[in-house]
Amino acid sequence: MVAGYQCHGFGNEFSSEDPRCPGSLPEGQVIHTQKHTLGSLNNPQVCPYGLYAEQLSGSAFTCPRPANKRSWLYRILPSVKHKPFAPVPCGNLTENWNEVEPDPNQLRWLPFTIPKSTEKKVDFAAGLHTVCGAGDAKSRNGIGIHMYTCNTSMADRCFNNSDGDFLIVPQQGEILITTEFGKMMVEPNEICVIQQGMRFSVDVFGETRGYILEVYGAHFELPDLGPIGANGLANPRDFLCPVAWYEDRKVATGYTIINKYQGKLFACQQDFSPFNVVAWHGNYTPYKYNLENFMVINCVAFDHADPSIFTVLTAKSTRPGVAIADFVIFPPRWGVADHTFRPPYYHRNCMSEFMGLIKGHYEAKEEGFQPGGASLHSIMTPHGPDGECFEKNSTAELKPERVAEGTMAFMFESSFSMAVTKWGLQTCQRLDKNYYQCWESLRSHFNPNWKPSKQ
Ligand SMILES: O=C(O)Cc1cc(O)ccc1O
Ligand SMILES: [Fe+2]
Repeated sequence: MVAGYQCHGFGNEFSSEDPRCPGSLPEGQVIHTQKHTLGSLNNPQVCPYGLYAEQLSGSAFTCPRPANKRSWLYRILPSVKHKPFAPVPCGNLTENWNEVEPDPNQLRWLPFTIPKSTEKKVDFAAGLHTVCGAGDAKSRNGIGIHMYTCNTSMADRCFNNSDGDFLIVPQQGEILITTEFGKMMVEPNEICVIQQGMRFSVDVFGETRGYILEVYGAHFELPDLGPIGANGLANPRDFLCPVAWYEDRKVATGYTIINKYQGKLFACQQDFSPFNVVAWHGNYTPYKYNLENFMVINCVAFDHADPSIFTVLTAKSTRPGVAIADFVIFPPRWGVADHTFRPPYYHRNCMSEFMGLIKGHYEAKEEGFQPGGASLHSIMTPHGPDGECFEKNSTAELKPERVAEGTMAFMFESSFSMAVTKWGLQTCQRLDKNYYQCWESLRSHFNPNWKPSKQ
């Protein structure tokens, strides 16, 4: 049990009541006008404490049970009570994948700049910047990859994404996320997922930066384990979700709901806090996970295993085995493979690979790839270890050794061919123009007279 988080487990059926209102969940309680106890009544004629019942659906009503997601929220006022939405500027958030010409080069970004609070106050919603993406929120198939850089808490403002799920990877600064389901503190080396339609507001405690993988039209799942067996990788019980927390707060000056809808931002006003859910139950919730809990599987004999062994979460497409996007990490582990070039191999991939670094270094590139920066190796764009890494690891003694100690690199791997935005290629001014040079020192070792060494 982790303090403040009553709910453990991935995708479970949870129930939560704010302790200030015992009995606020109608589930299974005695309805006083009747003699008997009813079962799981979701929508009573009159809810306990005079609350409104509201369902949040995360899947089509008719989805098969394993994919069916919904939660019931018992709230002081329903979400529908608000003034009309109107368009607001999107800043650097976009779903326009045609802003600039395609670029198949290996791309690498220096750490993205965080605005100084002394110069400009920027909150999470205003600090969203789209780097790359593909697909279409309207047809419910695609992804967006965003950076958030901010220095100020959201004040009487919350965000609601109608387009998809946000997998948030804090890199610098913890974030306190208030959601309709309760509060979650998420620190660097933890991740959280705020699913489609869940209202949330972000408090920060200084200069703050992180990465977001947005997926339209699918939810994140734990990957199948196949021959690994029943346990391993990210274990379901290490996923935590918040407990019900409400505020009954009038906001005479207006509370702003920001809605991302079809790739654009809209805002509306209401005169009360949207975090007015006293109790909830269901299997559609926000959740968080500490990457330290990942049970790493790695090669113990020879050769380099594909990075799919490090998949934390996957958002599946309808093609078997093909993800819209996988979230993959490169955690600290033992490297013991014999006769093997241990770092990542040289490769070209039919998937797109966006990488970020939470802390430390990345094993294939000791220099240049920095925490808070990123790289993109697009579909079939060749990449692999830099010259220095190749030389070092071709001659290294193959004793058991700790790999990636104190570091955490990750990859958003997608079957979509992603477009980079104008902000990503130009406006952010963080593109490392010299990236290609890290492979320039690779030289031919070819020896036509080579003979196998005698054993
Ligand atoms: O390109 C990368 O650095 C990511 C990666 C790591 C690895 O161990 C194997 C394949 C791969 O794409
Ligand atoms: Fe790769």
